[in-house]
Amino acid sequence: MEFLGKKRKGDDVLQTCQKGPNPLPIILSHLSLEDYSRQKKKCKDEVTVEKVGSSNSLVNGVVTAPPCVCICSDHLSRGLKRKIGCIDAATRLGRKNKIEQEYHMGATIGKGKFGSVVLCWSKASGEDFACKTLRKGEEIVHREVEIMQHLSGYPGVVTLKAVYEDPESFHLVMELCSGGRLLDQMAREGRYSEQRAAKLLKELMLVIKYCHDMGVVHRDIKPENILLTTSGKMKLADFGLAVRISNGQSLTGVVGSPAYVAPEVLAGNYSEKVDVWGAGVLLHALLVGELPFQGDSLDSVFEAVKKVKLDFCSGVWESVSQLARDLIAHMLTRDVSSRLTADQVLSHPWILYYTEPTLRTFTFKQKMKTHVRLTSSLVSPISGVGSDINKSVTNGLSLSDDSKLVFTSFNLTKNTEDDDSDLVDVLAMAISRVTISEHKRSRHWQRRWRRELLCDNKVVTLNPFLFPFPLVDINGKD
Ligand SMILES: Nc1ncnc2c1ncn2[C@@H]1O[C@H](COP(=O)(O)OP(=O)(O)OP(=O)(O)O)[C@@H](O)[C@H]1O
Repeated sequence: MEFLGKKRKGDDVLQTCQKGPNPLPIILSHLSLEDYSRQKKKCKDEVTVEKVGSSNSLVNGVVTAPPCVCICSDHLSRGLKRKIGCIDAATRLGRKNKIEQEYHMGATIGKGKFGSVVLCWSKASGEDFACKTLRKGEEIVHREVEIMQHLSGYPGVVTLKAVYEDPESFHLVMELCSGGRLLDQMAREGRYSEQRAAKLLKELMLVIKYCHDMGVVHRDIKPENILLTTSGKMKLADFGLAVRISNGQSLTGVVGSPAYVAPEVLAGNYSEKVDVWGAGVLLHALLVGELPFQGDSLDSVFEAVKKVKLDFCSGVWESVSQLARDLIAHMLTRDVSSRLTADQVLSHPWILYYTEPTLRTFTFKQKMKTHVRLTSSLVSPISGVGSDINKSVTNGLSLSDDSKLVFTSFNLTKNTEDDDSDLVDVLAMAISRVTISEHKRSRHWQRRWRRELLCDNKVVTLNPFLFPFPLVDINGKD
């Protein structure tokens, strides 16, 4: 297993992680689709695929995705040539001096395409940082620096502390993410519980939404590029393939990492929704421990990305809630117009259920244990997720005359003692069905009204600031 501080480049092959209690077959590292072309120096506006020698491509005898691919073309980069001069005052300060004057440089903690990442610490404060040195020369390097500076400051993005420049290189002093890569954590720990996966996905989608709001598409969402702090917070890193996008603009450069690349990227015309696809691939890996699109060659992975119909009905998916399956299905739909936006993912009932503190304080579960048994018919094929769940929810939860959310009755067949997945479906869908107009809701926020839901005859007070999805006006007044 690879951890922070160990070299990983050159391991751009498919591997199966078999350590830990829950072996997690997953690609440990991929060459980005641009890697090969960088090696070749010239980018051409056509797809080029090159296979790495098979003996180097297999680890532990299992192949889960293509070893290497090169696709390169990024017309946009031409228009995005931004020099280091645009770095703002805060990060430009350090450029007056040499980095060595202000930082002690330590051991190498990672290798990237254009340089290495080393541990460093401030001579003034003693604080630890990571310093990424990018060799000058390629436009993409300038763009990475510029985009990092543009996004830095948001909690989910690795903070750029300072940028130094010498004739050969840029030195990016960044906050140190001592928790290593998410990929390594996944490999160590195996499948994630739904709650853990939802929390992580929410963090990720908040960052992705932030990037999109800032006019940036990351284009390389994958667990290798998600770093963790010591406290376990995630930080999106590696903006080497990120690009600026304006409203309604289409991107055409075919870049990304094979197992995570969206089908429309391969078709050469796409938008920021490719990041939602990448996050959907990650969510799939978190919940079931394997990547959705696999193959023993690059071509077969691309074929899978373009054509494989995901089956959420059987096997390991039976232990996953319908809502989680529904969310993944809507993140991994090839119909880009019906693929959820980052914002929509964040307001999906599955995310809300697991990540809204107020909901978690509900006494729902205890009450449900004594009063509710869900029918096994709730666990139905994904194709029926909407109708089946809605029907069950309608049977079990409803708005009473005075608009309170009330539990009525359920069929009593299944105990949910150890497995929340059915309960999640029912509660989350019920909550998502309670609606209130945007206008009314905003007035509610302003007045800081407290809301109440009646749950199995128990009134639960909700803090509206912790409960951002539609609430019913239970008092029947504005
Ligand atoms: N801020 C940081 N804190 C701690 N470790 C880091 C930090 N930034 C990068 N690293 C480590 O260095 C490795 C390489 O980082 P870098 O961003 O250059 O990788 P990369 O860009 O993903 O490589 P490539 O561009 O070739 O895919 C990361 O995988 C990570 O282990």
